[in-house]
Amino acid sequence: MDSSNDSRFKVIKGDAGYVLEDVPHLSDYIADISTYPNPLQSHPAYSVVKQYFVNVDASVAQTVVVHKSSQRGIHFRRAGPRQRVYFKSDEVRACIVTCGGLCPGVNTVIRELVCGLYHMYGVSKVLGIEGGYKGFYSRDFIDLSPKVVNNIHKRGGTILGTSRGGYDNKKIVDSIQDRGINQVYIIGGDGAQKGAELVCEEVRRRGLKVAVAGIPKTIDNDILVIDKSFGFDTTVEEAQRAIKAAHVEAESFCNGIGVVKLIGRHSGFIAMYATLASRDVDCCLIPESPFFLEGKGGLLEYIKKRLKENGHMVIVIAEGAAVGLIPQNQKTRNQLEGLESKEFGLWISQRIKDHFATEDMMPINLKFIDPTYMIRAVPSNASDNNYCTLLAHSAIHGAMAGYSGFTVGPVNARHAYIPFHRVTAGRKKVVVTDRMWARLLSSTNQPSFLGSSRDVEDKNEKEPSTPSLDGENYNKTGTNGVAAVL
Ligand SMILES: Nc1ncnc2c1ncn2[C@@H]1O[C@H](COP(=O)(O)OP(=O)(O)O)[C@@H](O)[C@H]1O
Ligand SMILES: O=P(O)(O)OC[C@H]1O[C@](O)(COP(=O)(O)O)[C@@H](O)[C@@H]1O
Ligand SMILES: [Mg+2]
Repeated sequence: MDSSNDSRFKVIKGDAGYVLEDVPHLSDYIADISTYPNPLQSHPAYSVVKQYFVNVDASVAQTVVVHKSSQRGIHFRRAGPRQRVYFKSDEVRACIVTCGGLCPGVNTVIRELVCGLYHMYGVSKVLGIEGGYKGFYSRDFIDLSPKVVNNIHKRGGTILGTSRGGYDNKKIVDSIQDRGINQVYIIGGDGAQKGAELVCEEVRRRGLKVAVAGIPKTIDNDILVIDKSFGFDTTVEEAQRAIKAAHVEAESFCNGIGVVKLIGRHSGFIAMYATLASRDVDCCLIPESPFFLEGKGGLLEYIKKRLKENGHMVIVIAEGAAVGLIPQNQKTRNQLEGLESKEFGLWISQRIKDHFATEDMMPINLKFIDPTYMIRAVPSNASDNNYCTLLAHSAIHGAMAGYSGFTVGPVNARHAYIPFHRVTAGRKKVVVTDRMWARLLSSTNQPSFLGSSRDVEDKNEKEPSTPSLDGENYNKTGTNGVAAVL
């Protein structure tokens, strides 16, 4: 990494291999910028908390599993309130935009940003951008106050609306500049965070005093570096309802098969965690884990065996699981060509039906359930609500402290300010040579399909980054996702 010329890379090195991957700050390009005492010092609630302020030098280690001779490694600046802030409360004009797909908890983050700015820092000018990035230049902004957002966490979706596509950097920054906005909060996934980085660069090029903060959002939990994305717990919980329904249906009919398609175009975290939590699932297919249908050791053989043993079964299929399917004949190859990932669950269900009707000559009762949009539309649960509060507060503290160009999120359970480029460098993937996937295999009793873990490693080594959620074996460097099963 070259830190010399590129303003995005602020790398500070210390003793024993300590590396701080810092985030940009307004003072990097605005000379003699004024600072003020943090109003939280006299806040009736926060001022009673001892050591409420975060030491400016505090950082969070990316790797917490270390050995005697380990170097200290990569760190990120710890999130939280600073003694000095770079904005006076009445000077702040903040705005919030939501981008990308829906996810439980987006409204909660909006609420907590508005209320946090108001109640912690006395900021009353908060504007909502409607319909995603393009709302910056195609729509009027709306006023957001604690009263307006008071109940929105009880609703799914986003009160601001969202969109995929539609991004014009110049028009966005023109709009920010024309309206005198000086804090921008961007709630969105990898696409939105890439856009946020470009907004930040343009703001800096124009020398504007504007803090840009990203709040990472993806229902799939595939954002790099952070422990977990908000809404993931709610999603896994909600997915249980579909799995339960599939199980009830399957159990009630002779040779019943319940197939549940779960969200996850590129990563199988939702499918894996929902499967593990439910304990009713006999097979879970995800994009990261190769599998095949026909012949010895294939899915069809496993289904037959399971039906003979148990009379019914439940299969969970992540939306993107098609990339894991190794076609064994030209017919399958042809059928897969041009098939949208969204259609794969239905395709494989039909394939199973055809197989048992024409080849194994065994009557089956297959029910296909796709709860995607029902899951995405629910409000966040209690634990996600609390998580959303922490994310929003961390983002507010960072912007007030003058940091600009960061994504916020927990790294080993401590909230940190992470440079945009670190979270947009790739996608987090399930590591199928990790203990969590081994737990899944053991819980479902499904075949590992390729038999030897060596084959799986060979396939996975081609992936750019595959850290898992499993704390014991969590490689978040994004350089090599293959972690050994210890
Ligand atoms: N590389 C990029 N640079 C700038 N903007 C982007 C980039 N990728 C996506 N965006 C914008 O970010 C917004 C959300 O992107 P999308 O990929 O749909 O969702 P998500 O943010 O959840 O990944 C869209 O307005 C899109 O135009
Ligand atoms: O139907 P849409 O809006 O394209 O969204 C579907 C996709 O969005 C996702 O939920 C992920 O979107 P985000 O990363 O924006 O949350 C995928 O898993 C899913 O395939
Ligand atoms: Mg995306």
